[in-house]
Amino acid sequence: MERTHPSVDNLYRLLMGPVATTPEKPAVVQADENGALEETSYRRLDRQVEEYAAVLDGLGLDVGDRVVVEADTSAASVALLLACAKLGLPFVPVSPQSPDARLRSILRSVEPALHARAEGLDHREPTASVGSALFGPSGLVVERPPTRRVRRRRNVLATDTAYIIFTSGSTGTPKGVVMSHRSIVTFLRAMLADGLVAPDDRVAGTSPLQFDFALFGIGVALAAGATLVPVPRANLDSPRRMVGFLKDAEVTQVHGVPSLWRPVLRVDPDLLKELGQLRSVVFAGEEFPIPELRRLQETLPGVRLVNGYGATESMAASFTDVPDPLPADQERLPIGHAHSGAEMTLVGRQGEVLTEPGLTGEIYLHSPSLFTGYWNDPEATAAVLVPDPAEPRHGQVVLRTGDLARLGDHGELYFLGRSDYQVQIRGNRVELGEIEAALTRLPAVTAAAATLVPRAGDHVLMAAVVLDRPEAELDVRAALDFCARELPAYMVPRSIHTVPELPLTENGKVDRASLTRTLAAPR
Ligand SMILES: Nc1ncnc2c1ncn2[C@@H]1O[C@H](COS(=O)(=O)NC(=O)C[C@H](N)c2ccccc2)[C@@H](O)[C@H]1O
Repeated sequence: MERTHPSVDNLYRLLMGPVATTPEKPAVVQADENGALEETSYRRLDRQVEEYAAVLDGLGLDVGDRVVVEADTSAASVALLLACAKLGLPFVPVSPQSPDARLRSILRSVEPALHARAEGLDHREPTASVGSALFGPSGLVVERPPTRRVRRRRNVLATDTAYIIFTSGSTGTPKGVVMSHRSIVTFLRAMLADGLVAPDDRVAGTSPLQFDFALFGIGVALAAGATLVPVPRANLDSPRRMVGFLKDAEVTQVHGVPSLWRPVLRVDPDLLKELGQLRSVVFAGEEFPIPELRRLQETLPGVRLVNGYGATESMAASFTDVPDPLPADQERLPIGHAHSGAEMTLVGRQGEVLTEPGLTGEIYLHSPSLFTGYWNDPEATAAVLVPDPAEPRHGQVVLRTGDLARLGDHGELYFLGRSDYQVQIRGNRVELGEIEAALTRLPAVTAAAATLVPRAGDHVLMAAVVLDRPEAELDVRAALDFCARELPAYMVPRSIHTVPELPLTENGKVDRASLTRTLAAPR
């Protein structure tokens, strides 16, 4: 059944490379049902992959047939992803916490051959036409076999699809980001070259499997021959349980969105002093509010804080160390230069490549790790995979990120916000990120979100802030005066509301749509 030749880029081959060199090393350390830590060696993980692959291969699936995997990150789910990769079956990860409507919409869109659920998940109404299976350490059990199909392909090629990740669809219906083996393998090789993860690292992942930040953690940990430590979702809600787990598992690197750290920083930052073995923190997904980042840096002296920037359409673009110490007047975080083998350029409104320090433009990414396209959506694909603005004639496509940045003195970039967060207020271009950055400079404010709330046929600029201690109070008048001094008049919020916490999306980012609805509701 060997379908992947050793010379051909394949995610399975890259991540199971350590089996040949360190088979007994733990690939995954996870909590069992009683909370005790259990190890899965690279050899055992590979055996699980082979076992799952044998069952999948027996179903007569063809290269390119999709498998929806509904699970959190675990040794079993990682093994299933790799079994799919080995057979050229694009995996489509969906979190168990995803609402039924989202699961149904993904099943309707990708028309998978099989929907595999981790054992122990409550059974959701399956879609009749799709094969279904349960999987766990004891094996992959097919409940309803997929419909028979003709096998047209013989080999799995580097250009074949490794996975399809559906974006949260914050701006409309979710789009399926199609990533090839060649793109993800090339990206992970760049991560190895940049030394983000060392073989003796124990890398904690905290994102849901449907978010490519989780795939990133799996990829960099296993490609480096390090150990992946998935943090159980239940442990993320309580600062004490989260820190306790990271300590017990002797984690050296933690991956998570900025909001992961908000509870422990507000409730009991000293808990973090227990993490003596922690070497680095990688955060990604959105801006880390600077006051919180400063608190994290002070609480974890000597720990490397890395700002991971980028989009699922290339997995990521840059990894930049947070300046240590963060200068007092630091207003925006650097996203630096692209990782090795890629390059970010800044493009102006007339499509010209910007080179003058201080200018603002849209980030375009030149990279061999770009996605193949959006699933079944050639128009949306053509809008973001565009001819290189520097020289359209050679036909190379680059990723138009939709992100705005400012060019620093040495070509490094400073993230400013999404171009679709750029709103027009009384004819003026407004960066919501700029308003939020100003609000977080207010004493006692630890995080902020600004949004345009529809009101009486117009829009009103409003803001919500989270304070650094539950019992703190905000002097709204003083806050508005501060904004009037710091920002142009049209960027001063009409009102500022203190909220106990900012609403989050399934992937842990600030849910601006939900916040807008809350602020629009009559007080
Ligand atoms: N460090 C940031 N500062 C500020 N805005 C950001 C940042 N990282 C993303 N973003 C924003 O999020 C958008 C991409 O969203 S996404 O497609 O869901 N992907 C992600 O959020 C995570 C990303 N694939 C990733 C995975 C693994 C490592 C690093 C990065 C970017 O275009 C940015 O607008």
